Amino acid sequence: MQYDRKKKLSPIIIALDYPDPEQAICFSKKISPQQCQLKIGQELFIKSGKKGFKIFLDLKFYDIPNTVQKSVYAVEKLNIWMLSLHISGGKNMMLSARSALYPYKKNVPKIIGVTILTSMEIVELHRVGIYASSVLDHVTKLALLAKKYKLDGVVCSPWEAKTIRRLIGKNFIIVTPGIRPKTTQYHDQKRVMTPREAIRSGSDFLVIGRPITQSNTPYMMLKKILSDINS
Ligand SMILES: O=C(O)c1cc(=O)[nH]c(=O)n1[C@@H]1O[C@H](COP(=O)(O)O)[C@@H](O)[C@H]1O
Repeated sequence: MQYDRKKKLSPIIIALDYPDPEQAICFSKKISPQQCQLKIGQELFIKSGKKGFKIFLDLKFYDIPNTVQKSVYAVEKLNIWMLSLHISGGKNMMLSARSALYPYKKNVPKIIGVTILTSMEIVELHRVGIYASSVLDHVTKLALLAKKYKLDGVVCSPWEAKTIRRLIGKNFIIVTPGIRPKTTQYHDQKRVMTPREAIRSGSDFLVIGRPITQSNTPYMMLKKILSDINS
């Protein structure tokens, strides 16, 4: 783990992918900001920050530079910790997102670029017209662009974390979904690793949704994951 050692943030980001805000609020009341950060996606855009959690607002911006700039400027006011956009939106979109934060000096949200979704494999990339030689190759290219155009880090699968860390170094946040503890289902995820392996591969933060939120004992599952990582 490279990011924010001093602040001692938990490496876990729980994806609060509940359709019902009440369920999300109920769940968040039983866990603590010392255990994890929370990711709020398109399904559930609520302000859980009030309870003291750092919020990763995962709206994956992908639009023309002017629109993304205005969106980033608007969400900055929500006091979030991290936000996401698609690196494939291009150079000017990434620079515009960064420029929206120039007026702010303190507690500026981290801008994280999505590379290739963890649900995709090489055949799917080819199907959508991206003829890369491998997923790793394409993810790496996107990560280098993210660094060049002033993003704070990337979302990628844990399979690519080691290579990105080696190429880009410590000062770059690597967030990895596609996390599956042993014996849990993969669902729609393809490029997966266990929490322990993902941390050892260089991930700073693991985004974990269903293995925790759909477990019969979500709080026990979160505790077990944290203890496996730290053992
Ligand atoms: O940007 C993301 O957070 C994301 C990127 C990606 O490549 N893969 C991915 O699964 N995610 C998100 O990470 C979470 C993973 O959830 P689970 O598969 O339930 O653990 C979901 O909220 C996804 O939207």
